[in-house]
Amino acid sequence: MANKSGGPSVPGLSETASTTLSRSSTAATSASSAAVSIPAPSAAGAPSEGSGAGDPCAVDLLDVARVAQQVETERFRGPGSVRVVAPAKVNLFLDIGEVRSDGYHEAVSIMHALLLHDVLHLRLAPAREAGLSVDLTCRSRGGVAPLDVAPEDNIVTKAVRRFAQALERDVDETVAVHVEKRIPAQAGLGGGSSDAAAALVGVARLWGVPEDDPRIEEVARSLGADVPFFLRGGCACFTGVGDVFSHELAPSNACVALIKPEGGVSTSAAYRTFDACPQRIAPADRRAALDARHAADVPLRNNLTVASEQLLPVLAEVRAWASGHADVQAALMSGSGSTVFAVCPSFDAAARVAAQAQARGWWARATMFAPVRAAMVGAR
Ligand SMILES: C[C@@](CO)(OP(=O)(O)O)[C@H](O)COP(=O)(O)OP(=O)(O)OC[C@H]1O[C@@H](n2ccc(N)nc2=O)[C@H](O)[C@@H]1O
Ligand SMILES: Nc1ncnc2c1ncn2[C@@H]1O[C@H](COP(=O)(O)OP(=O)(O)O)[C@@H](O)[C@H]1O
Repeated sequence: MANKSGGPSVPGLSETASTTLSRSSTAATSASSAAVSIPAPSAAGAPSEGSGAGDPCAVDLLDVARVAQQVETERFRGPGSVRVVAPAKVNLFLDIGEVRSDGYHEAVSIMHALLLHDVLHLRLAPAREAGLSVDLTCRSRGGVAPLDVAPEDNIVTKAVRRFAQALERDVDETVAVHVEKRIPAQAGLGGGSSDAAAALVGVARLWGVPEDDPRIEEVARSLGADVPFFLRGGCACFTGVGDVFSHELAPSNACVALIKPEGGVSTSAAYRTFDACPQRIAPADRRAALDARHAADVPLRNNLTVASEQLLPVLAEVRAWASGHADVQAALMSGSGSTVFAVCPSFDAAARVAAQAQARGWWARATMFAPVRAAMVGAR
């Protein structure tokens, strides 16, 4: 049952932390963010995400998809290319407050990065026209719906363009970017924000801008409230409108099932709905969240839950299902939804929860909290 701020009534992460952390360490050897509907590997090789057990066509289609994928990333091979990971996040604690004069809301947001991530490939290419061109392609993977956003509107393109402006860069050039999307959009997992941070990290390297150049963070903040978090990653508390770093928390290595029903929640719609009926978080919970110095001590609360569940009622069903699952220690909606994250005692337990959620027709993944950020993974 939900309390007023949408927090779980099952024991919180803090109350189950020692069991969670010790048990999950063995599970960490499993693949990161592994899909859970994976059938046993066939003799021909291990089919991965999305292949159907018992369907003889599935492996062939996967092979075709792999070839297509290599073609897409082939042009990013070589010393002039960079690869950047863009991790997902969940909000362990989200306390939305008053609306400011600019329309944004005050927020205390404690976010934790996850192993689940998008990958950005970037390289410089010859100029196509005067000034900067951004040549962006995007491919969804792992059962994630294709991103319905024009390349010019993609936040990655905006990040590259805005960073060039901030640097007053006046060069005729093309920045080629390919985004492998494994994080669903409008999911409260910060996929777009993380891609934007990763684009800044990648293009800064291509343009020879040092990682600690303050313009990177300034541009990040201008792109969205959540973007600065991904430059830092791990577990961190942000205030302001969720964009001002307050302090770090020691990260958790607990395992998590992510469960998302069909349909997303628009962040701005969630905030508008919240304004019509604001929920408040108990002062004692807010104090405990602000005092926490370890992710495991943060009370799991989110006062956008009621608003998002009004916009997408099936979310309440997902949250109730996850909260009542025997393998789940605590469950909470992340951000403005539409993902519910369920903290589990082991990776196997998270995989079981995710498999059962998939059987209900929901997108689901088993993953882990991780001390990761938007970061280069080296040139190929
Ligand atoms: C709710 C949260 C929780 O982490 O994340 P998501 O669920 O979107 O991942 C964040 O507050 C979302 O941050 P982000 O996704 O970067 O939002 P932005 O692009 O900056 O803003 C989108 C819209 O949300 C509203 N907004 C956002 C942040 C905030 N503190 N107050 C707001 O009112 C504004 O209407 C804004 O136009
Ligand atoms: N690279 C991108 N990845 C995801 N969404 C993007 C991207 N670029 C633009 N968008 C837009 O941003 C919206 C919010 O996406 P996202 O950040 O993934 O969700 P959330 O804010 O719920 O975490 C999407 O619905 C989409 O229209």
